[in-house]
Amino acid sequence: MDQEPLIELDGVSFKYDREWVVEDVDLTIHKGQFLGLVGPNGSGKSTLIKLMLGLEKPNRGQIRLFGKQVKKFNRWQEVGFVSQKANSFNSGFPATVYEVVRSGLVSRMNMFQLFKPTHKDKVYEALAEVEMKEYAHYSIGELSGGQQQRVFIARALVSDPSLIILDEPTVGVDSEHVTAFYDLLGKLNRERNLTLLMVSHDIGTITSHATHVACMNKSVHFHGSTEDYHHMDDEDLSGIYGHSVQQLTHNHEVTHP
Ligand SMILES: Nc1ncnc2c1ncn2[C@@H]1O[C@H](COP(=O)(O)OP(=O)(O)OP(=O)(O)O)[C@@H](O)[C@H]1O
Repeated sequence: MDQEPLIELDGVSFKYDREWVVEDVDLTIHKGQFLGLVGPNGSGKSTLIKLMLGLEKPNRGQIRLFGKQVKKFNRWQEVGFVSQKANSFNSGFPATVYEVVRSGLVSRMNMFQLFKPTHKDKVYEALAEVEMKEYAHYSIGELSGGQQQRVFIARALVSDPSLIILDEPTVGVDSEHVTAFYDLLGKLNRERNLTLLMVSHDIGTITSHATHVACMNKSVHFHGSTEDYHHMDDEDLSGIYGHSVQQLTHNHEVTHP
């Protein structure tokens, strides 16, 4: 039986100006899934994430988070977000890794509450989960792109979310650390039953780690298990994307497995 739906989009369409950038999207993500959202440049993936997070409002359709209309949703501590721009601190940035992770607790505390000793344990637990505990007192800017993204995962984990949304988090991460990063996400999904939604250009890697895939080009052209995705041939895939898979991976140096 399907687990509880955490994100539900029904007939969602959106335009910034005159042109639709998201068209009639139906998509449900159930608890425990690791969904890879793939599609060509400009196909509306980041916009779809903004709609899910309530940062843009759909022109048509409904979005529910944890069963609630997104505009009425208030359990934001349940939802972590890691963006592609997170890993852009230079070496002079003054915050330590510990402080960055601790800042993930602020949204669940009231303004006048002080950090408690239990919060310290939570920060170290989150850092241990991403194997970065020994870096707690480093400046965030001293770390590599891949290490910084692990810290941002820890920042998202510290408020015990049920869902983490990641928008191309491996941009700027060395290729040799990308696999380890995906392995970490796979482990969090399996061992913590953490639901993950990740936008990725790296079709080969995402489809070998995620449980489900959604292929988007304004609309969602395929949504199913990664197993079903792997059973498709090149012709099916061209049909899904509306053009060749080579075009999809253009500029991103990835290939279909
Ligand atoms: N703030 C904005 N105002 C106007 N148009 C926008 C805005 N943000 C994005 N767009 C346009 O909306 C379309 C979808 O963009 P979006 O960033 O959602 O796609 P994407 O699939 O995430 O792309 P990429 O893979 O290149 O990051 C594009 O044509 C883009 O130029």
